[in-house]
This record gives sequence, C-alpha cells and structure tokens, in this order.
Amino acid sequence: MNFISIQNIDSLDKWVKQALKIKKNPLKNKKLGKNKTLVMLFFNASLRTRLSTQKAALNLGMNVMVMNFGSEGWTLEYEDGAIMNQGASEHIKEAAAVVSQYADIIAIRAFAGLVDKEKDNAEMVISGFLKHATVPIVNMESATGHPMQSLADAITMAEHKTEHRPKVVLTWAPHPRALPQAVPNSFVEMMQKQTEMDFVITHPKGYELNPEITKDSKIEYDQNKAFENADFIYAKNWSNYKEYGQITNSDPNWTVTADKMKLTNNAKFMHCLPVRRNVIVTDEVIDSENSIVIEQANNRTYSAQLVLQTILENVK
Ligand SMILES: NCCC[C@H](NC(=O)CCC(=O)O)C(=O)O
Ligand SMILES: NC(=O)OP(=O)(O)O
Repeated sequence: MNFISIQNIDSLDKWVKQALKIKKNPLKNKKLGKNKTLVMLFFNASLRTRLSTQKAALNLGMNVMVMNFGSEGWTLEYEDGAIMNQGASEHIKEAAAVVSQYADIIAIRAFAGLVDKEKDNAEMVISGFLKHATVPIVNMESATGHPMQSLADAITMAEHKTEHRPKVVLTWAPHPRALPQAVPNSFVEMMQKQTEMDFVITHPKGYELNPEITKDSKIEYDQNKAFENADFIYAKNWSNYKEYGQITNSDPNWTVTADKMKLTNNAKFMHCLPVRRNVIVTDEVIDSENSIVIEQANNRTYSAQLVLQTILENVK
C-alpha cells in the first residue's frame, strides 16, 4: 500500500475518526513499528512535514532516517535508457532499489519545478520511486498533491464542527514567489469527499486550478461574495496553472484582512504554513482567536501517524 493522493483514502469520515482516536492516545500502538524503519527523503525545505512525520513514526516505535536529498544526495536521472554523460550521477533505478534495502517505508517530498507542466503532472520523482522501490511510498508533498496536509485539514475542521452545514472557502491570496498547486489540489480533492460541507473556491480570473482536479467544484470570482457566511477560510497562494508557473496577479486586495473576515459567519482562519504575514493574511487575522493554524500544524502528526499505521498494518 502506498499513500500518494487523497484518492488513497477510502472513507474520509472513517479516517478522520481514526485520526482523532490516535490523537487521544498517540502511544497506543508504540509496538507496531518496532524494528521498522522510515526513510524520509527531502528534495525541498520543510519544517512541519519533517518534524510531524518523524514524530508520528516515533509514536509508532519506528526508527527514522532523514536525508536532505536535494542538497546532499546525488543528482538523479529519471529517464529510461538515458546515456548518463551529463549532470546526473545516479539513475532512479538503483537509487530507489538501494533505499528500499534500508527502509520499510519511504516518504518523499519533491515539489513541482513549475517550468514544465507535463513533467510536473507526470510526478517524475514519486513515479520513479513507485516504479523502482520495493517498499511502500508516502507522499510528503509532490508536484501535484499534499495529501497528508489535507488529511490534517480535514481532522482540524472536524474538531471545529459547526452545528449547521458549514461553508468552507478556499481563497487564493497573493505571494511574492511562484508556488506550486499541490496544497490547493489536495484540499479540493479532500473537500470533494466531504458530503456534509458546502465548498467554494475563490481566485482571480485566470487562476483556475487543473480542471481535472476541480471538476464541478464551485468557483466564485468575487472574493467578498465567496466569504459571505463562510465558516472556514482556507487561504493559499498558487501560481498560474494555465500560464504555467507564472505570477500573473499580485493584487493586495486579495489579502485576507479583518474587514473581509467580518463578511463571514465568524469563520475560522486556516493555512498550511509557512505563511507570508501581511501578504497572504494580516497579523490581525492570523493572531486572532479565530486562527487555527497552529492546531492545524499539530494535526499533521496524527495525519501522518494514521498513514504510517495503516501502511504498517497492511504489510504485517
Ligand atoms: N508545505 C506547505 C507549503 C509549501 C510550499 N510553500 C512555499 O514554498 C512557501 C515558500 C515561501 O513563502 O517562500 C507550497 O506552497 O507548496
Ligand atoms: N505545511 C507544510 O507542509 O509545512 P512544511 O513545508 O514546513 O513541511
């Protein structure tokens, strides 16, 4: 069993309930991972994913090895039949097979390059490991998805359940750098599995995410209108998908402000972090009582622990 996408979750409701159970007693399965090793390979920077996934593995009694592959590993070749007389030192065939000798589970972070859409959609790194590793693979944010984040988001929303059917808004906000679509993609896929919530995406015209992912999810181009009566505001920047990887809008009017939050039904503010203060969201909003970003980050541990536990139970 691998955990690559939100589509690997059979019943979101069941998974969220299980994660909340783990949260109540995180050391209950301390023996499950005994003598099992998690190898985490990072091709990009991380704070939450690295520490929460490691913590989750330790809660399960696993051994953990972490490698910053992007800066410390050999440059990998992914193309079959490549004549390797250029920059890459090692082929994914050997690299994935070798890591599998030391690991019972391999977790990988490999962001989108945001230059070549086809290449990013093909998930070169994750696909390479899936093909050539001999142990389960876990996605710690790939080119097109960040499912452990969205599972943590689902857990966090369940803990802040409203009495009425909640309205959840995913809002684009400006950012000085071109960012991947992975987080919003997985958030949208997770929300499509929420039968008890209303969901609206708001972003400037032209910032549509991959339509194969958004499908018939509602888009409202007027951010103020989208915010009306919202119970959860989930802010995230992403770069343009059509004009792939470009920043075509940096309008500060899209920043989440206290005035905008006043349009909502006293909504909770969410963001996966790291966040650019006073660009994505004002200090006033992120420092307010309605901000649940730290709880969200805390739930990354239980999201990861459920994923690792499910895999360990499957390989037993
Ligand atoms: N894992 C959570 C988000 C990671 C990444 N954000 C970033 O790269 C922000 C970097 C910055 O703000 O400089 C993203 O959007 O996918
Ligand atoms: N939210 C998240 O994935 O954070 P890191 O990038 O710091 O791991």
